[in-house]
Amino acid sequence: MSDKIVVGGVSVDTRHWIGGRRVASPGTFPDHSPIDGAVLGGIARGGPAEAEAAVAAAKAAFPGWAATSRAERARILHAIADGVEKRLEELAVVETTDNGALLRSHRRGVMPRVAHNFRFFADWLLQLEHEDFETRGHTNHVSWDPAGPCVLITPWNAPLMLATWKVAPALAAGDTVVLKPAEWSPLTASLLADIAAEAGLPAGVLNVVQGYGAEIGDALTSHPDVRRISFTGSVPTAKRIAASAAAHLTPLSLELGGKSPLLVFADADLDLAVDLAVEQYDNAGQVCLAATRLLVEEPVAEEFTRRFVEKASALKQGDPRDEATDIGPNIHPRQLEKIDGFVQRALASGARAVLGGHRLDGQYYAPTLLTDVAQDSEIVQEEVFGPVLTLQTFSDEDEAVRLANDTRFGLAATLATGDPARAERVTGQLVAGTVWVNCFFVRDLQAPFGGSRQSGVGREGGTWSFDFYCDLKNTVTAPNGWNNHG
Ligand SMILES: NC(=O)C1=CN([C@@H]2O[C@H](COP(=O)(O)OP(=O)(O)OC[C@H]3O[C@@H](n4cnc5c(N)ncnc54)[C@H](O)[C@@H]3O)[C@@H](O)[C@H]2O)C=CC1
Ligand SMILES: O=C(O)/C=C/C=C(\O)C(=O)O
Repeated sequence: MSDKIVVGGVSVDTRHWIGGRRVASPGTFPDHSPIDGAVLGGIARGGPAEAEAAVAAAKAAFPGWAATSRAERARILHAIADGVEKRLEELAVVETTDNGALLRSHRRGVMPRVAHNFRFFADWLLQLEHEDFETRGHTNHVSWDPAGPCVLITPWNAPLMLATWKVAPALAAGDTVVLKPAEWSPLTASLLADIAAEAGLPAGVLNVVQGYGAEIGDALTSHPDVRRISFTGSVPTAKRIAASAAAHLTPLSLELGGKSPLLVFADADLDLAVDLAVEQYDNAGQVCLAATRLLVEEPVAEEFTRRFVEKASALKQGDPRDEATDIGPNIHPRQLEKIDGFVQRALASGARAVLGGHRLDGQYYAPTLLTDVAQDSEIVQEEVFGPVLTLQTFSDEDEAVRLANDTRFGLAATLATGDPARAERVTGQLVAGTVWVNCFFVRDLQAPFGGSRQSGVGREGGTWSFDFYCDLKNTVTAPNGWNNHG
């Protein structure tokens, strides 16, 4: 079988990238396109041996990369960004074919963001410093020392964007990386390995291993030479990873699921509120930050619902390569079954579908809005990760906050209100890593990103990323360089 497949005219290597060379495995796993279910090819099926080889390569490359000057690391990261921009169209086409998200989004938003991830963390590295301060005449100097090999495990909903949002700060920090992309969307990580090598990243600094999480994951996350693990994905997998990392107390950054609320107050601009709500179907609902619980103040609930259904019904669902498409397929038949399971169980227990509520031909799910849902029901409490929203009403601010906070998650929350004082009051009471007021998904890499409760552990972004990927050190120097016990 060939080691390369051609996807949308782009040649992609299906093997691992370890220590600066391509490495095959005895077995492969099939990679399907969600667009039509076609098998794109067989991908190297890594296990403990490949995990061991990749961590060994990352460990061997670490001293050299850690000793590389900040300026040179930043230069190479910018060269990787150049490579991403040069191959932007190829990356967009391959990603859409592999995970089914919209080609127009990949072209205009996602892949430019991939390049930006590298540029941002390269530039942030160059200005990263803490002002020295004095203690009884002694100088305190804080430094961010490279930590070592990092294992980065990433999901399929925004594969290259979420991978590079970890890879870029880890490399900038002077760490070496073993990246394990999701088995449902393995291809762009392989292209990234090519781009990084072409940009001059030394062998072993970035390694990419492919495979099923259950087969290769534990060998990566329990490895004694791994100094950091960053994971984006589901809560059950995060718990397995945390248990495995406990063997060596390896520090973890976890970005997990959500069941975020959109609170619509009666004083809101209702058209804006409807736009924000309909936006939650983006990426066929496969977005961790999605505000999947619409909480609407009673006096405007009926009108909101009418306008929402009208607008959402006009969304065009279909081939994600078509410029006019708004909603593409869901990632995998198993994900589709999971989505439909949630919806059918909700309907069976009394929910009402005012929109959708069923599968469509192929790997598509009708945008769905469920009402008459109980706060403690599965559909309100569990992450569906599909184009499924629920709508509940509230009678006052206290009830809105109570409903908003009443899940085990705390990733994000969105408010629609025309009253700035209310926005401030309510925001102060919400449990969420990010709160958007009269907007959604406005993201700046300078900001801390992550979730509270079971939506995650830790924050990444700006200096928070360097805090995670580095060993922070404070050096205290005596006055005139001599010891002073003072
Ligand atoms: N927060 C987010 O952005 C995401 C949330 N999810 C949630 O998770 C649900 C299930 O999706 P899955 O693909 O099953 O997510 P998952 O959490 O199992 O997969 C994410 C990544 O973890 C890896 N993985 C799986 N088991 C592992 C293990 N034992 N050790 C190390 N790595 C392992 C996978 O190979 C993949 O790369 C979705 O329906 C959604 O609710 C899924 C993807 C992203
Ligand atoms: O913008 C970011 O940095 C993070 C975005 C997260 C997602 O798209 C997701 O996990 O769904």
